[in-house]
Amino acid sequence: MLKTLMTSKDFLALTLAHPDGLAKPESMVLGDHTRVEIQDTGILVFEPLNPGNKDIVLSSGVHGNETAPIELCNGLIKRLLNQEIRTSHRVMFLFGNPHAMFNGTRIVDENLNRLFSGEHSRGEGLTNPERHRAKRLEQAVDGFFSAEPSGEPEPRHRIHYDLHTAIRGAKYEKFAIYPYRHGRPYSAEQLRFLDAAGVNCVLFHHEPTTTFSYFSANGYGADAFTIELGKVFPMGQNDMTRFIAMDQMLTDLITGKPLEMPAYNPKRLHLYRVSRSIVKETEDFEFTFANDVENFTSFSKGVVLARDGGQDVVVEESREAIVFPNAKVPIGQRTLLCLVQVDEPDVM
Ligand SMILES: O=C(O)CCC(=O)N[C@@H](CCC(=O)O)C(=O)O
Ligand SMILES: [Zn+2]
Repeated sequence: MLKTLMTSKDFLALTLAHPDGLAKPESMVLGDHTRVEIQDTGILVFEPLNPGNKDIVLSSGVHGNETAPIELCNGLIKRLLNQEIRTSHRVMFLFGNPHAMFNGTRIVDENLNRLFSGEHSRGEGLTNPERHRAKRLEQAVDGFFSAEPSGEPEPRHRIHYDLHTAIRGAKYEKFAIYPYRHGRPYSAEQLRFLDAAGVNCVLFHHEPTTTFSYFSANGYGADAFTIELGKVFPMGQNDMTRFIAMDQMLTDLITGKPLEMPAYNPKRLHLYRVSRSIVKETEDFEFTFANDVENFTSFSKGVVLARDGGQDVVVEESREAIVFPNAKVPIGQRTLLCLVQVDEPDVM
């Protein structure tokens, strides 16, 4: 497997050729400086023989049709394998849902990004590719973050950027979701990193979720985010020039180059707190606004956003913005997030 990878330098092609999983992990040392290990299908770790203090997870393809982040990560992997760049820190690349990536679909049976923090094993007897994969990804992240590498002493800095693209267009092309912090302040340094990477809009989650980024943030104290890099396009149809800043920041982060970031200035950013998560209650759920209404469009108090059976979903604050409306989710799942703009978040 590794031999094929070292010839092609194409981890995406290798993953799509073996979406079912690998019999056993394989590893080798690259150029006398970096251990490379394929742990399973879509799970690849680069570990310098003398690693720096950061443990970095870069995941993409948790939704199989969100192709731009997959292409971005595959490009970084190619440059590492070619030794065009050399990582200073431990980095784990994850292609989240190889079966859905192969099919070019968001999911196979179930939304993988609702199955973390053990959700994959709730519900008796339920099994499908996503439940299996969520468990495998949790094991991989647990092993990666729990390792005690030689080299830099503690404390280690754990980072997880879970890269996505959104179904519809948005007022702000790139935005991040900051998982619920249980009252802890937000990291100004991370907001600066995101800003420098072209992500100038951040949503602060109001409650625990079963997403991948919350799993790493809550379980491992990682600086973890779901990052939306634009709108979904089929593989090969992404304008990769739109990701130059993100590519540069990720390259600088893993190679240990000093990060060029603007000073912390919340006025430069579009910041929102999640005011409500609307859960679909009936099969008759429908939005009142059109499919081309962009994420972050805001509505005034009293406007009916959706109808769910006999119940109206009405704007409760003086203004609420909407993000991720999706009427096609199963009953019991989030169908919309409502947002309220904030000026000065509590940062450290
Ligand atoms: O555009 C959409 O409707 C969905 C885009 C997407 O996959 N978003 C993530 C956000 C996860 C989070 O809340 O942290 C998702 O829905 O899983
Ligand atoms: Zn997604």
